[in-house]
Amino acid sequence: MNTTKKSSSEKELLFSLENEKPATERLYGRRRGHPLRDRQQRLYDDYLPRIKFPQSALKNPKDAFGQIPEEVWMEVGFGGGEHSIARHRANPDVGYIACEVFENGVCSLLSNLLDETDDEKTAPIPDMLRLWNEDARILIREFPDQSIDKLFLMFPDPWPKARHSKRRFVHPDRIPLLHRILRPGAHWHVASDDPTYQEWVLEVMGNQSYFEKVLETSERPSNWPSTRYEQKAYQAGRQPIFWIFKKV
Ligand SMILES: C[S@@+](CC[C@H](N)C(=O)[O-])C[C@H]1O[C@@H](n2cnc3c(N)ncnc32)[C@H](O)[C@@H]1O
Repeated sequence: MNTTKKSSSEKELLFSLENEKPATERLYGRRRGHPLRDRQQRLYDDYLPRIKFPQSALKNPKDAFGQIPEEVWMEVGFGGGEHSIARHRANPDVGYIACEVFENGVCSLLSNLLDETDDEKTAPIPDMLRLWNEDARILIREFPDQSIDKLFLMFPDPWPKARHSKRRFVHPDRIPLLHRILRPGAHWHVASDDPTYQEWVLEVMGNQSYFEKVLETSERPSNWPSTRYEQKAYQAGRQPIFWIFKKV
């Protein structure tokens, strides 16, 4: 079964953006891991399209939700979705856009929303959570100015080799784009356990004036949900760093 069916307008958007991509905008990570099991496939085919962030809301992300949210928050690369689900459940008035390209990760998050016995075609979808199973940078380029109230980047792929630095999400070219979509004073949460990436974050963020650092700590703030990669870091003996950057 084709798990990446797309409408023709979606293909057009992705294609037109693909052709314009500079090196920092190409997607390098894996989109697929183990073949999807039957339930995962049903979640992907039948539930995902119902909860997917709609292209009709690209110019006003608040339109994506079942109710008009007070704020819109966005997470890039949610992995298994632990952080997205915890944030969404703790903040019922916030519209949460959770982005992840890895199909197995998308299914992990979806499987947390439904009971095994629920029918993927008819089970209700949460009003205030939407998934984007494409490159998050498409949304970042399309969203209007100041339309996002908080951004999360938890344990991004580190791409530790210097020659791969253009693949890193934190990149000098991306900072003005993030600044544009965030509202003034918005917080951007970043965490990384990779020493090269940690140095890189400090270097990139130290050489720009779009954001100011308001937090840097090796202890996860108690109101930040943990993630799978954070746990993997501790098991491997790596010390994460957690930052908040505030849009100036
Ligand atoms: C190292 S994992 C961390 C996952 C999760 N945040 C955690 O802490 O457990 C990084 C994730 O980001 C996803 N990712 C990388 N670039 C992305 C992009 N441009 N848009 C959406 N997801 C992306 C990858 O597929 C991968 O699952």
